[in-house]
Amino acid sequence: MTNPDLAAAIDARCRLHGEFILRSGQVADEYFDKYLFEGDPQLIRRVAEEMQPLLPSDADVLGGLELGGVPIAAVLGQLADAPTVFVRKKAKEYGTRKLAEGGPVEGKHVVLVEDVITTGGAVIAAAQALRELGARVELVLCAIDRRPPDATGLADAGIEVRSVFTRADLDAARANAD
Ligand SMILES: O=P(O)(O)OC[C@H]1O[C@H](OP(=O)(O)OP(=O)(O)O)[C@H](O)[C@@H]1O
Ligand SMILES: O=C(O)c1cc(=O)[nH]c(=O)[nH]1
Repeated sequence: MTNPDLAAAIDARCRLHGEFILRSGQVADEYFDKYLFEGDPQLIRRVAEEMQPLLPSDADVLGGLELGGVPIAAVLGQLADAPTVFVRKKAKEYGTRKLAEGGPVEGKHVVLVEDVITTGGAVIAAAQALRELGARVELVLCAIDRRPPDATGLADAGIEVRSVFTRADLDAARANAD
């Protein structure tokens, strides 16, 4: 497991219990509120430090996904000295009308940065949009991968996932804490 102390800290801070409607429409009895670690300067830095070795050397640009992927991408971009763009769910309909803010993506190897992956739907949508803009997108780095072990959607879309924590990592951290 990646850094059990950090897993325990993230789990203790972010795992909420209740009834939650997820982005995908699924209903879950647990929710990882990423903003509770992203707002903590020490925790977000520690997560980004764990993510840095997962970043391939041929990445041109980090692409932080609105909203929760953006702060992680910004911190990782600082640590790795990597140019970073901020990928909206939908391009603005005024101003520059951009989907990806912060620099060009055409012809670039864009590595996505996401907070939580449940079905991969948000990542696939962002990857498709960036590909339409001419980017090469084949990898997402995420803080928490809570997909079921048999999920294939991202692989089917040609996207590899490298996560700091899987759901199993956080479950193990929780079990150790009990
Ligand atoms: O893998 P999926 O099934 O797509 O679910 C995970 C997505 O859902 C959340 O997005 P949401 O739009 O709720 O969050 P945010 O704007 O607060 O980041 C989360 O940040 C991921 O982007
Ligand atoms: O699937 C989601 O929408 C989701 C799950 C989760 O645990 N945390 C989150 O921010 N979003």
